[in-house]
Amino acid sequence: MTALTVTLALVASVALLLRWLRPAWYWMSFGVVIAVVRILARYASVMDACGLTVPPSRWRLALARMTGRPIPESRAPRILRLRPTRTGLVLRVKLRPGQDAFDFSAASDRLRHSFVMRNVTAREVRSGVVELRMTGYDVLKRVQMPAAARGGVMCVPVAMREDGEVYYRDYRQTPHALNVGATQSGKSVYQRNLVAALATLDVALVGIDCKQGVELAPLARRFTALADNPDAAADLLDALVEHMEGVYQLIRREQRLSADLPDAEITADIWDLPDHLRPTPIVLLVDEVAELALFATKEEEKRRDQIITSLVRLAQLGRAAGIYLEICGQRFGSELGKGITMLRAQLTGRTAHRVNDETSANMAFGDIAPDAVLATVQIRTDRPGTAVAGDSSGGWVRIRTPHLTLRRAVNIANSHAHRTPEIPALDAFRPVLPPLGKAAAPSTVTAPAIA
Ligand SMILES: Nc1ncnc2c1ncn2[C@@H]1O[C@H](COP(=O)(O)OP(=O)(O)OP(=O)(O)O)[C@@H](O)[C@H]1O
Repeated sequence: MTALTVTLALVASVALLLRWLRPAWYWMSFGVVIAVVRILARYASVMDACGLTVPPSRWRLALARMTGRPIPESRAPRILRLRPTRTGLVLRVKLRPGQDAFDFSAASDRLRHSFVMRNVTAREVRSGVVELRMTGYDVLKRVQMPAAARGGVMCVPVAMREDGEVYYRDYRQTPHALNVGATQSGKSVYQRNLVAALATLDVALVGIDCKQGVELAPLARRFTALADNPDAAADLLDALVEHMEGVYQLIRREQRLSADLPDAEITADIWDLPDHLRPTPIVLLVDEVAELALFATKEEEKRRDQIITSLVRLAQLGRAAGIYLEICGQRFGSELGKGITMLRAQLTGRTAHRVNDETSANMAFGDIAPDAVLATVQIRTDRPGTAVAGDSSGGWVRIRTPHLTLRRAVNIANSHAHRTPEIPALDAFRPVLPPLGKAAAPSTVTAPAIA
């Protein structure tokens, strides 16, 4: 008896310690079992308390009266599946007549604390079936991406969503994006995660980093072109626009060839071109965009207009030519001058890290997802890397990137340096690379000399 008590006390202490220090391990070992038992035991009463039951139908009532049986109780939606995941549980239920997915979304907060889960989100997966995704612990506290997180063609995993899913940046679905946030909010780490993920794909990375290249230059071995000051940026953008026009001519030529063949597909963008003709897709990363929009002299104003015009053209026409924009800055509003709101309208992917005021949050979401504005101003200062991500569909989600150090990002970029494609139109902007040193680095990876 004493041995059993000691064992139970030991197990309970281990569980408590794990819960405190390693919530993910706690969830996988103890939490998932406790949560499944709790949900199954409380299901009917919680659904009733949350107003998610329906009264018995008339014929069941009539049958009960006729046979003298007790009046049937209200019925909860039928459980179709309860599946444990790495971070929580997925509960699928079949709706009763008269219910809809919105009832469950509206009750998600009540469900969260009734089932003692960290977060609950609801969505309709098919007509009459709702999926409740629940997380068992705060998955954004210490972000660990699942090893199995794999993207696809121009689709890369960058962060963890608050519902425990991986957040992907899908360039073919949302070609251009804006990433805003106050200083020290985690924008550069977000961009670093993007570069590290994109480095593994057959894609050309082009960077504009007017902070003298401090963010992107260390990753230069994986960059096809880099500009670290506004003059170089203006020329690089001109060259990109010229490259884009060349790709359009190629698409046009292919269209003419296929137009006379009745069964041939008509090429609409680079993804319709045959593999051997398809130009390498390009992701243009712009760090601290305000540096490109500021001017003090007439000459600088001319350069600024030239830069913004090129960015607007790339944002308007780049998608079909396989050119995708990723623009990052502390603020991105009309105070940056003419053309900015026009450019912003083309950047339909939005990510907002912590901001200092509601106006900045409005710059990210005011025009596409007003609900996300409040979520953005509520981001805590002690959680750098947390952001709200949304798109033009009006949906949004809280995300947090893994804390990828510059050292690790450089190692990843270097180990994929052989994938860096050459694009003739951008030859003049190829980064000048220092010779590889014998700096301390993992055996398979060579570190650049960071000046
Ligand atoms: N996902 C994360 N997890 C933990 N710490 C993070 C995360 N993202 C950023 N940080 C930390 O927050 C700090 C600021 O990050 P970062 O440099 O990315 O911010 P920033 O918005 O680019 O700032 P600035 O505009 O001043 O360059 C850094 O110390 C970084 O290590």
